[in-house]
Amino acid sequence: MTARLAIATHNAHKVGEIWAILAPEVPGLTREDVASAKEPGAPSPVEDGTSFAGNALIKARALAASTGLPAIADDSGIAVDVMGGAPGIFSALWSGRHGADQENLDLLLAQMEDIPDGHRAAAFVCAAVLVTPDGREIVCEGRQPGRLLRAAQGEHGFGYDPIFMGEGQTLSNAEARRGREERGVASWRRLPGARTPRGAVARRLTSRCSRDATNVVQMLHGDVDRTGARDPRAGTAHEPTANSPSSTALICPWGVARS
Ligand SMILES: O=c1nc[nH]c2c1ncn2[C@H]1C[C@H](O)[C@@H](COP(=O)(O)OP(=O)(O)OP(=O)(O)O)O1
Repeated sequence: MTARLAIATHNAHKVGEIWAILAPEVPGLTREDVASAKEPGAPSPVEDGTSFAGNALIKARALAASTGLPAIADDSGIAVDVMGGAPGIFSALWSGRHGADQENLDLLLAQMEDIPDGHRAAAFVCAAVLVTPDGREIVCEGRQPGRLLRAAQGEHGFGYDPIFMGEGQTLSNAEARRGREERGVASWRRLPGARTPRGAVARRLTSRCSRDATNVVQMLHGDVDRTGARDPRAGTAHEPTANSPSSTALICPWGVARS
């Protein structure tokens, strides 16, 4: 295997999004450098954690162990206040069939049918982790607050995007994705106050997470350096700032709020 980084997901949408955000962050990293859990022989561990972070760690640990590569994983879903945070970690199989986006969304809308608009608060929640083969583990979590719509709006995106509207937004996440896809992820990320395609989920990272993340970025840049495409940030203490590409953006690429 020639890959240098593994993305521990079977979800093609996630692979595409994570790749699109990683690429500009790690100059010289090509698609061939990145393995995913879809490759033959990759483990499919039972996701029996009780939290988003727990499940993300299960996925990343398994792939880091089997490939010997740093592995990034995400676990995500929608949490509805009036339902006590459900579907939560069960978002992908809410209707009983894993990954059946339309059935999952239809069931949730039906369950919430009688709930008035003022009580439809929900959040899109995401945990992202990076696990290195030598045992370093970085976890970050975040949420995009918003509300559940009454019917699907928009064709873009996947999962629960058509029935979720972020706070302060006038478009569902599926509608909002349209413009992002047309403009391209990289340019979209540079807009002032822009939110990333995963819906701006991660807001807080601990100081330890930021510190460790820097090391991991340097490690990846160090690998890239061997190909002659060294990034000028490599090898220096690189503190993330609100306006610069940050190490935390690499580790939690779809969710660092840049306000
Ligand atoms: O940006 C998103 N916008 C809307 N919905 C989303 C998004 N990202 C994930 N989702 C939904 C799809 C699925 O119902 C659940 C994730 O479930 P989750 O278990 O984390 O992932 P998964 O089973 O699809 O793939 P895998 O475990 O291989 O990473 O949340």
